Amino acid sequence: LAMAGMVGGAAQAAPVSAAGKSEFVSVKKTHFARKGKTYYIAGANFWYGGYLGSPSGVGERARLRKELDAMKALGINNVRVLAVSEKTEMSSAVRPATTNGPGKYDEDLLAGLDFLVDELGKRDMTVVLYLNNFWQWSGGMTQYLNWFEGTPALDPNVTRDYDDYMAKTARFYANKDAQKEYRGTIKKIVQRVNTINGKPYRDDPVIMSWQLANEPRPGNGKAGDKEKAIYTTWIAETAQYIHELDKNHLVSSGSEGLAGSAQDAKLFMASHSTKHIDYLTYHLWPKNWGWFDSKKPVESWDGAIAKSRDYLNSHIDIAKTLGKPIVLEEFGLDRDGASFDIKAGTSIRDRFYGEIFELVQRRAANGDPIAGWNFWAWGGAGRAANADYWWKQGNDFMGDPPQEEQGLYSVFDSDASSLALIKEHAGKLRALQK
Ligand SMILES: O=C1NC[C@H](CO)[C@@H](O)[C@@H]1O
Repeated sequence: LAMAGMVGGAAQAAPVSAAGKSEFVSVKKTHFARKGKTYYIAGANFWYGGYLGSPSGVGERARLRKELDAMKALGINNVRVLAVSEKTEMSSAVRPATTNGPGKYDEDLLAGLDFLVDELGKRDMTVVLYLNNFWQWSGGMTQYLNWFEGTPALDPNVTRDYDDYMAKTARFYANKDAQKEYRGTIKKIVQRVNTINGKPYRDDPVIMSWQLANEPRPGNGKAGDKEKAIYTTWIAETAQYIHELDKNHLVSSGSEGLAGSAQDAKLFMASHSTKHIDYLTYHLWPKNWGWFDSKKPVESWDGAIAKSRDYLNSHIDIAKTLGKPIVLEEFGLDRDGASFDIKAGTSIRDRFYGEIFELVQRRAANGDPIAGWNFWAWGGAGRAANADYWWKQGNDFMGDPPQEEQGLYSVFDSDASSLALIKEHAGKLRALQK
């Protein structure tokens, strides 16, 4: 049996297709393989997919099915989803949370994840599940420190001091109590049995990869050797722990690349050369990183796209050096005029998406280790509810988590030109699968 694995003595037979090729996404040198073919990711970020699947409360199962059908129709084959959130007092975090306190889980929200995974299986789609967050919008590492250090969970949207936030949040990696709780949660999710279809997650090829966290960083831009060493050890040991629990699935870090590695290429390479990390990830945020000024698009476009191309290409070259696939699993740009209004145009964003898609397609067609993309993020039928565009509990979920204006980076079901572009390029990537 392909991919047979032993966990706790019981043989875990990996499901195989009639052709005897593993259903699980695997890594073959610098490419993904699935069902006997190379596999490219034409994906969407859909952080709230599990929330929509919940049987009660925030759940909207009819909407979830509609969103997945819409994505499938565009040729989207993968979604990247938040699997775990922590209840927190930080104002710009999602409510409710899958974890209400150490070891206290919201079974309804976790059943939402079950429903999402089952619905994805019906559509032959795969999912990357991230198990923590460096940022505040789902509680994340800062909330663990509030639980186990007793330090206040300070929302950087309130303090406006992201440098201080990042330096403090990185204390998570070396906090033994926080790590014990985090590993307990990892075990709870990885060894979960789907309450909708009875399948153990470990044996479900719908799951493509477990991801340590969303955008884990070693600290802020001034992180020193000690922080970098702690971060590197944390990635390797946590990834190894997940592989010990689950012999079938890939493990990735959720890193942004150099932007999430204190701009230190050596750190990005050293922290991802461990055999326990199966593929590399990176993210591209020209506006967030100050490369693009959406209020001065003409003046800032050339510089932004040049830096973006360099960022895209240099990380593919790092992947070549490390001999692993790499996925551009987040990228985005705001609407024309830096508007959050769904009626605002998306001409600049469409041009940016087109540049990304074409560069990735070119390098992938050339056999380089770029394995696809996930745009940030699927807004679908979600609509902003408030004049100030900020999210309040009970409002629609959409691509923008609660720490950002609702409409900032979301691709809505009414953004016809963006959806057409996504469909065109998803098809081109799919054509490479042989
Ligand atoms: O993971 C992330 N990366 C960038 C997104 C847009 O700013 C942000 O919402 C999210 O925290």
